[in-house]
Amino acid sequence: MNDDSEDEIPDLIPADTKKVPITIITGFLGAGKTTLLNYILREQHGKKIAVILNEFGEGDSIEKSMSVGQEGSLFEEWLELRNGCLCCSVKDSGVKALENLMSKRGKFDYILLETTGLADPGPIASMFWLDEELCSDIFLDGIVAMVDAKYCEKQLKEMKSDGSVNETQRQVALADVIIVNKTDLVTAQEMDRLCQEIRSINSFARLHRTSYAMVDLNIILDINAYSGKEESSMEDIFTQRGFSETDVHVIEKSVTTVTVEVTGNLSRDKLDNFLQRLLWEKSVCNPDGVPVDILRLKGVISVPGETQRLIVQAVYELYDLHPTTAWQDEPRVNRFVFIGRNLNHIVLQQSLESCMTTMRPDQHKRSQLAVWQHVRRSDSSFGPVIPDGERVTITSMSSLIIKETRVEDAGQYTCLDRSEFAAVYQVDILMKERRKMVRLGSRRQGDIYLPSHNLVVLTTWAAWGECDTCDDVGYRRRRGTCVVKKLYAHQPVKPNDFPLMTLFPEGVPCRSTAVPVQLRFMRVIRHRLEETLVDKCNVTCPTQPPPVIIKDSEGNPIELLEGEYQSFGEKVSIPKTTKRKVLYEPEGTHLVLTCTSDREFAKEKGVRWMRGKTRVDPLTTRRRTRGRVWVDSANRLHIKQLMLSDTAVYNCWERMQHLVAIKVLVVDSMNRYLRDYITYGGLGFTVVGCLVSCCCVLQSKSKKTAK
Ligand SMILES: Nc1nc2c(ncn2[C@@H]2O[C@H](COP(=O)(O)OP(=O)(O)OP(=O)(O)O)[C@@H](O)[C@H]2O)c(=O)[nH]1
Repeated sequence: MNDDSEDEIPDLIPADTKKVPITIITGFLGAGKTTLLNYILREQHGKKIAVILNEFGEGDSIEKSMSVGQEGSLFEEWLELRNGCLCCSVKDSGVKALENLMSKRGKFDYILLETTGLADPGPIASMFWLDEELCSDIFLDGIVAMVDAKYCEKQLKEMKSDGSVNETQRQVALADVIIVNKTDLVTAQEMDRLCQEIRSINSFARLHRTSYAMVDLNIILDINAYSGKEESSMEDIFTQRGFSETDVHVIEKSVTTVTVEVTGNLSRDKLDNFLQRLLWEKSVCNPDGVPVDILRLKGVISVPGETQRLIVQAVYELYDLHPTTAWQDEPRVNRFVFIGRNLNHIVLQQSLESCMTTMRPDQHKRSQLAVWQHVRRSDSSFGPVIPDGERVTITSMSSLIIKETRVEDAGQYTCLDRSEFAAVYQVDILMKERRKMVRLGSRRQGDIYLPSHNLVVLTTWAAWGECDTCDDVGYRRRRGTCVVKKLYAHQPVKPNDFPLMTLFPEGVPCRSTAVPVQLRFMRVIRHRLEETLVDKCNVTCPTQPPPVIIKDSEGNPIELLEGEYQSFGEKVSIPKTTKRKVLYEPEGTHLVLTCTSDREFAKEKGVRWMRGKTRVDPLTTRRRTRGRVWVDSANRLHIKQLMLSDTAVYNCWERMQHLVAIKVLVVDSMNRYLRDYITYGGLGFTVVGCLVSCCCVLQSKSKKTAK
């Protein structure tokens, strides 16, 4: 080797005139370069090694730094070249990185440079005959190409869009040593076929077969592949191997990198499921419906109950997970780097978010250790829910119960179970709800598309309620709620996306305070009415009432009611009898007749109001009475501007059950006094009458005794 160059080193740094050898480790994505690097760093070779790393991608190489040299600092320096691809873009910065490294000379005596899987090693090697200054310090010892025994054949055959030589072919062609790695994944025949193929491209390189890159280090380090040759001849060697300075290597544009981060714990099951859909089934698609094609995936993840980080590695459809360094007191950020084709950041971000252990309310996991916290909508303040024992209680099974809800109860409730999200609820308190009654078949509010916001506003329908009568034409109802839903599920809502949209892909209620104000107050959303759909129905009454099983809160049967009832436990309470009321109401008032005070009942069930023997038709009455009489969504009968002719008996029925009978007597203001007069007057007459008759009876008795 030519080692007569002198460094201008100040006294502080010991002069070291010996040139430092450098080995370039190349190979396609996932071939096993890092595995080899780790293997070299672990092995006893008596060398002080500096490592230069060049990652392809958007982010820094956290997972790389995690997987290289975790067992100790056998190497002295860690240098990252964040220029995407060192080979083709910024050769200068590659030289600079090496120069920087050389300023720390003396601390190491060997350099390993790992290229990205998409790199062409040619331009990197050419630095060693083009840059004189660099050549005075460092010399290229050799190029080691790792190839993946399982996928190399496929990679060699892959066509680039511009028809040029692909990366794997370049790497194989320029290597001095080729390591066919992952022999454990192929058969002997497949291996022989691949070696033949490699030989047809590069017949002079030394070929070795390995598993997990376990190779004799004498084969790859200090090989002096270009020793005894002049620098110009090194250029010739490369030219012979098919390298040309003018032949610019272009990274395949269709291959991109996406880095995704999510904070919290990921569920192993959900992650496995996602990886299998992504890598095996190819059923994760970008917004254009094209399947995401992964060449390489690396990730650092946090899973519940695990103190160590897990590394996820995938090469095409093969993936594995293994533990690495421990988490300290830091947020658990899961970080993934995807390299492949047809990648979409939002799709991958949402897919990983859906792997989080946070559960939706319907997946609520209960634990005695759970803590409820509340983020108020009003001031975004966040704090624990403190049960007051009356209105707000937390049960022994950690269920949160809020009675008589108030506006300030609105907001987000999270249940934390050992610092892990067990449930998230968004609670909205709706003060007033305007509902529109519509008949099935009549014109309804259509879906409104807002492509500039990536939203659609529509009505979602609850199940039909029961028919309000039987053996007769009746009505049934279903409630419609206005919701906003993403138009394209994998794209964000504009101008601001909100996380509930991901948790509830079926849509979020328009009135929910979780919907950002800019969207909620848009005309089309604000003015859209809630709806109640009414339809005619005709069901036959059951001839024999079906048996009724009364259950306790745990679901255990207490009693069976059938003809004669059979008791299993406590006695059943007697069903409520029909309520009867008499109302005297002055003319002109707004009368509201309530059928039942049970709000839940009122929402779900349809009731039938009868005026005497005539049904109050919920659809036509309002029109016929010009808006004076109607039945609202809570089953209440409204009579506005009460008239004398409204005097009648109003009955409320739920199917066969007569719930309420209200006798309404409408009186005018004078009659009101008259009514009092009649009532009290009548009472007076009765009292006087009784007295008179008592006197008469006593008188006749005394006459009889006198006789
Ligand atoms: N089955 C098997 N897996 C291997 C072998 N060598 C490496 N791997 C695995 O292959 C995956 C990729 O290995 P790396 O060493 O990170 O590959 P790389 O070439 O550095 O990958 P990039 O940094 O993406 O270019 C990891 O999950 C390794 O554990 C092997 O011989 N057999």
